[in-house]
Amino acid sequence: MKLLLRNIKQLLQVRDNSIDKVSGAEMKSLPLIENAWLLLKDGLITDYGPMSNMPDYQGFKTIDCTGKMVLPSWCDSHTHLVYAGNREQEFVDRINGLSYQEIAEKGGGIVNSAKTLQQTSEQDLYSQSAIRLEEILKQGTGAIEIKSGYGLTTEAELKILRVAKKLGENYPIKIKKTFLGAHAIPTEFKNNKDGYLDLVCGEMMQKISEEKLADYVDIFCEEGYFTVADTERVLEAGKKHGLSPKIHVNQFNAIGGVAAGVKHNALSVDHLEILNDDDISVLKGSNTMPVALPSCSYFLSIPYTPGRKIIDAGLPLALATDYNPGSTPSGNMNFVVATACIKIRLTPEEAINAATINGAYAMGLSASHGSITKGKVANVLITKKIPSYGFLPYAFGSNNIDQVILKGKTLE
Ligand SMILES: N=CN[C@@H](CCC(=O)O)C(=O)O
Ligand SMILES: [Zn+2]
Repeated sequence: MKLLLRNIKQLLQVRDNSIDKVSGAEMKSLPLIENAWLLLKDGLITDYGPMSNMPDYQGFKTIDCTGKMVLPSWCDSHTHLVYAGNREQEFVDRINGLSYQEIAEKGGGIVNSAKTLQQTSEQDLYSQSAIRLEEILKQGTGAIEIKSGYGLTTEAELKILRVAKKLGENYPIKIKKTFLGAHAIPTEFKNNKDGYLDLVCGEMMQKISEEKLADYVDIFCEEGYFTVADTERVLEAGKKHGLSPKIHVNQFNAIGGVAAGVKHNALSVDHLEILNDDDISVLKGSNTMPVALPSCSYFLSIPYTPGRKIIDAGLPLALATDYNPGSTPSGNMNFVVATACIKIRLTPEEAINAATINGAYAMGLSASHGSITKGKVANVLITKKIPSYGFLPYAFGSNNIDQVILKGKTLE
């Protein structure tokens, strides 16, 4: 299967030499080729260049991209896409004055979603999640991480990860899976958090590693959920089961979770809405990717991750959706990129780097995704006719995507 894209107004995020991530001031640069062509063969990016140098390709299926931009598909490194039901009542409760924490204390929040999911069959959970996945494919996401964490029993946590695995087998998107058993303390363990962590680090991890259902381990390190000591315990247990850490930290309070993540060589530390100077210092010199989730800040009306400060400190930054029923019922990476520009003050170049190559890094996928590089997976977006790539975040409410190509095939 060969596909030739020609007359591309600008081919964006072209990296001749594969890089794993971009940091600090480098994030301001988005390498591109004007008036370009791109050849996709057998699901991979095979070659590209300016139209003036295009070889005389014959007999290939061709897409004319006059006036349109082409860029790598979005890499969404933080989602909880496999969940059951929704929580719009809590949304209304918040409008009427209750806080996210007050709702959780009243039995809403994560444990509410877990109750629903436990009563949902695997088939039904698959169908509900597939609808969301199909929507985000059309919105240009080509690689995604999906977490468990809305099960909170061994059976239900396994159910989520099996559904995530099946979605990866049935759709042309790369899915990385994360075990987030330590997402909340289930009602049955209300006064026995350690007992629940015994289950998470024991039976749950055992079964997950036997069935090879996860790549990463995660925990919600936050006041009222899990402490830094709990976090260290879960990350150490995960390591024994071959799961590297990617963790939820500093969403509402800075309690030292970032340092714990770095100490355990976490691939990413996510949320970071409340970030102090010590957290920034500890990230310097580490391999840990800070991940901002601006749609979550938007939806909950909480502070935005200080991404500007993170990048200005010379660090990398990735952007992801956090797609979940409680804090972010949206998996739209276009909105994330726009909101990062509008609210976090990232430039379009920084936001596109954060949502492609750095997102790929935060899933351990930068060797295969996140840039236009020979040999990488042929996952690209073709925009509508737009005046410049800055128009993508600028026209934040419009659908600027014309076509999506995943694994070298046009999405129908
Ligand atoms: N903060 C923890 N977990 C999810 C939201 C959970 C929920 O409210 O259902 C998040 O990443 O925002
Ligand atoms: Zn999350």
